[in-house]
Amino acid sequence: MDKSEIQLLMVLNSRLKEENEQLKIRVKELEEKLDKQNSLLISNTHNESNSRKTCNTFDKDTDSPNLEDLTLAEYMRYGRQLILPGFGKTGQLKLKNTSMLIVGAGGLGAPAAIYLAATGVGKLGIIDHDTVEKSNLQRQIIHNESREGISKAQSAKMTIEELNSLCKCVAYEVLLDSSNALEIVKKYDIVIDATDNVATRYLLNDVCVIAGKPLVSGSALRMDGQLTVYNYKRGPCYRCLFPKPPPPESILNCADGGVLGVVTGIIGCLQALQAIKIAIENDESPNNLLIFSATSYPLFRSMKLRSKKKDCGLCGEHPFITELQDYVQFCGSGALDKSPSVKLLGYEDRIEPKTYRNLRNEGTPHVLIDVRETVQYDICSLPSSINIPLKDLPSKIEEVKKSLEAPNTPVYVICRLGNDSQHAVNILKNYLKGEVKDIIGGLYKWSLDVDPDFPIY
Ligand SMILES: Nc1ncnc2c1ncn2[C@@H]1O[C@H](COP(=O)(O)OP(=O)(O)OP(=O)(O)O)[C@@H](O)[C@H]1O
Ligand SMILES: [Zn+2]
Repeated sequence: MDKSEIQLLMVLNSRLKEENEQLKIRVKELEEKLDKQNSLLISNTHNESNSRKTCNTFDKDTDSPNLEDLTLAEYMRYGRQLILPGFGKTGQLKLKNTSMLIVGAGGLGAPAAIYLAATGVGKLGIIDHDTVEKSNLQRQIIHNESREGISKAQSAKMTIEELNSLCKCVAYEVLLDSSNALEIVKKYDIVIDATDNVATRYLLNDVCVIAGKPLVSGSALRMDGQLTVYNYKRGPCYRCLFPKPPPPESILNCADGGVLGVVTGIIGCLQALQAIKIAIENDESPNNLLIFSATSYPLFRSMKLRSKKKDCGLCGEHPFITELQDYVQFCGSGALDKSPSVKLLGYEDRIEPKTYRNLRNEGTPHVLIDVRETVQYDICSLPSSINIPLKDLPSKIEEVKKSLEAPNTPVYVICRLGNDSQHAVNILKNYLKGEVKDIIGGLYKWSLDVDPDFPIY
């Protein structure tokens, strides 16, 4: 080989290298293009199906482009969990083929929905009849300030679509009740109870047993929470454990008892985790009740649940509950009875906030007792009121008597919404000589009717 031949070979070699580089770039471009087309195809199918008015079943043949394998976009997106032993590609594919129904887009449903969408559940249904309020934002992190007043189900769907367009989301802006529950629930593989009332709890339990779906149930109040799965792995249903609902007046909700956002976040995330484990069939744990308390140690405790009750009317050997019932009647209150107003007193024992304001302005001698818990009294209170929480009142009658100028000095009683104050009037009437009246609608109505600057919480 002479010198000129060697030079020619070198030139050819460097050209080949160049061409090789260009081809690599071209291949990369084509791969990226393919990737984009893939995700476009998915989000188009997704948008089309969502724009239909009626709800869709998760039609495994038509709604999703490829449920047998993962796309390049999915490998990239879910890489961090794909490499987990016990999850892997098989787990991801199972999730992609699973549909889950979240009932309630509130404190529990919000975190559950966010994580389930992010993790790649194929289809998420979200039910909520309510709209977003400012007081929800402290814990319902799927919503935001700009969504105030809009449907919670729609707001949740908007967040999910922004987070993961590969997850198909169906929003149901309805109150789930006996008339629609079975039709909706049977379209999903796993149901998540993220609601806040007993009537819906029984409804979901019954519909899940009838439709044969596992029910991942959560609850949170104040600093505590619980997690259980019903109708799963031959375990009990809710009725096996609680055949009868508690009396409505014994139930405390978040609006009255309060709740810390992180606590609902913890329980909602645990619900999401449990639903994932069911979906990927990687759940060796026995049927347990998990109890969380932010104020005790250890934070978590677990109790093994009893097994299915043979004589359970719903899931036992000879069931007699074979269809959905009227749950509002069964429980004595429904999903819409948030803080039902009690009416214990006649009008003669009550006073309107405006009339009471006039009496204050005129300087009429009287005593105002605020029967809220002290933690609430410390948030805001009316000047010159005295705080005696309702539960302490029977033991503090002497204190009340001492605060009166004369034995027949009138006493007015106030609380947050005008319920506890009526109970208090009934107690005080037995001991006092003068008139004892309840301020109708409590501090809430005071703020609406008398002083718009008085805080509502
Ligand atoms: N039967 C039902 N159908 C549809 N949505 C329901 C049903 N029951 C409860 N929900 C929804 O479940 C969610 C529960 O959320 P959460 O417990 O955080 O209470 P909230 O009603 O949003 O707030 P708050 O009690 O502070 O007013 C609510 O958004 C409520 O509208
Ligand atoms: Zn049962």
